[in-house]
Parts: sequence; structure tokens; C-alpha cells
Amino acid sequence: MIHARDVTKEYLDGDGTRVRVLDGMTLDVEAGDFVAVVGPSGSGKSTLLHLLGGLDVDYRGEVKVGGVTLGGLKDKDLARFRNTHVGFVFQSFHLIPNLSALENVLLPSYFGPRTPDAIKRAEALLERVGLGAKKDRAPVRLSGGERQRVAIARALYGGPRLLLCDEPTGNLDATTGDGVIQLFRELHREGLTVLAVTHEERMSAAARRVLRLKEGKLVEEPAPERATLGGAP
Ligand SMILES: Nc1ncnc2c1ncn2[C@@H]1O[C@H](COP(=O)(O)OP(=O)(O)OP(=O)(O)O)[C@@H](O)[C@H]1O
Repeated sequence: MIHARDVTKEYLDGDGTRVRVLDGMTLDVEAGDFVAVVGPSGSGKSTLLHLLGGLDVDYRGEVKVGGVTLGGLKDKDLARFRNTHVGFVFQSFHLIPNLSALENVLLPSYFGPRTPDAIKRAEALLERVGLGAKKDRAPVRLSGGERQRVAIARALYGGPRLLLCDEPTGNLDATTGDGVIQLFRELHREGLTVLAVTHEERMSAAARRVLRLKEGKLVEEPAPERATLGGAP
């Protein structure tokens, strides 16, 4: 599903110095896997997600996601890739406040082909995440966990096989966060590939693999240590 080879990403900081965030990084993720990426603040986790999601193609090396090589794609092709191959889930949900849950899930249809059964599809996704009865509510009338479920339903709208998540439980209390983690586990069991950047041990304990971003490279965390956290399926 994901094959990244020898990826190097640098930013220019304010005084024109190059800061290398990813340094010859390699990553292979099988289709249907559930992977957590951990690492201290500033280690490059969001940068990595942007590269994998085709939001940033300014790097050296090769990134291939779902069979698509992202480097060198034109903006239009990158947009098509994002609409069809990946769903994004963010810490702060990124819902539009004055739209209902249903309208938020339907948002991607405004940027792509809108099929006649778009509403039915959005309703089914809201049912899937346990919010069928609350589809007409505005985000302000939903709890944090419910907002994140709406965001997950929206991320699934285009039928992606890969979910890229940036601290998806970072704004949720432990109980609500556990419910969202459970939803990710179910989606993974249903065949979706999930890659989540996280600071939360509960989230990484739920993943099948944990990779640590260290000095610009990804290092596999040994499984036995994680087994003691009690979660990996
Ligand atoms: N657009 C940019 N221009 C310059 N430097 C940047 C830019 N974006 C990120 N950086 C720098 O790159 C490094 C990695 O940032 P990134 O956001 O990927 O880290 P992170 O691991 O996701 O951090 P956090 O856990 O705090 O979200 C940081 O030092 C950051 O300051």
C-alpha cells in the first residue's frame, strides 16, 4: 500500500538554513495494516503524513501509495489521488461549523463527481460510525468524539483504502478517545489500511505495528514491549 524509498525532506528556516526533517527514510506498509507512528514533537510526523497524502511533493526519494508514484504528479493528478486513494483525519476534526453532520460528510462530493445516491452514501457512512440518528446536527451540538466520527465518515466518503490520521485522539478525553480507537480497529478489521501519527499510548497499543521517527528515519518498535501494553490485535 505504501512504499517510500530513501526519502529526504528539508525545509528552509527563517534565515535561509536548510533543516533536514526526513533523512533517507524508508517505509513499507502492507495493504490492510494498522500502523502507528510515534516520536517527539518536531520529529517530522506531520511532514511524513503530508508526503504520504500527496499534500507535499517537494522532497527527494520515492513515495508510492496505492500503486501511484506521487513525485512529479501535477496538481490536478495529486487532487485526484487524494480524493480517491486517501482519507485524512485530523486532531481538530476540521468540520464546517454551520453545516450539519450529513453536509460535512457530503463535502468531498462538491469537489468530485456527485453521484445521484451521494446522500444515501453519506447517511450510510454516518450509520457506520454510529451517528445515524444525529445526521442533522451541527458540529456544535455534537460531543468531541462524535465530531471525530463525523470527520472519519467524511474521510471515508471517497472510498479510500488508506486513512492517514494526525493525532486523531489528541483532542478527546480518555473514554471518548477509546471509542474512536475502537472504531479504527473495526475499520482495520474490515480491510482498511490505517496509518496514525500519535502521542497517545492507547492509540499506539491498538495498532499492529509501531514505528518511531528518529533522526529522520523510521525505526520499528519491538513487538514484545508493546504486548505488555495489552492491545495489539
Ligand atoms: N513549512 C515549514 N517551514 C519550515 N520548517 C518547518 C515547516 N513545517 C515544519 N517545519 C519544521 O520541521 C520539523 C518537523 O515538523 P513536523 O510538524 O513534521 O513535526 P511533528 O513531529 O509533527 O511535530 P508535532 O508532534 O509537534 O506536531 C519541525 O522542526 C518544524 O519546525
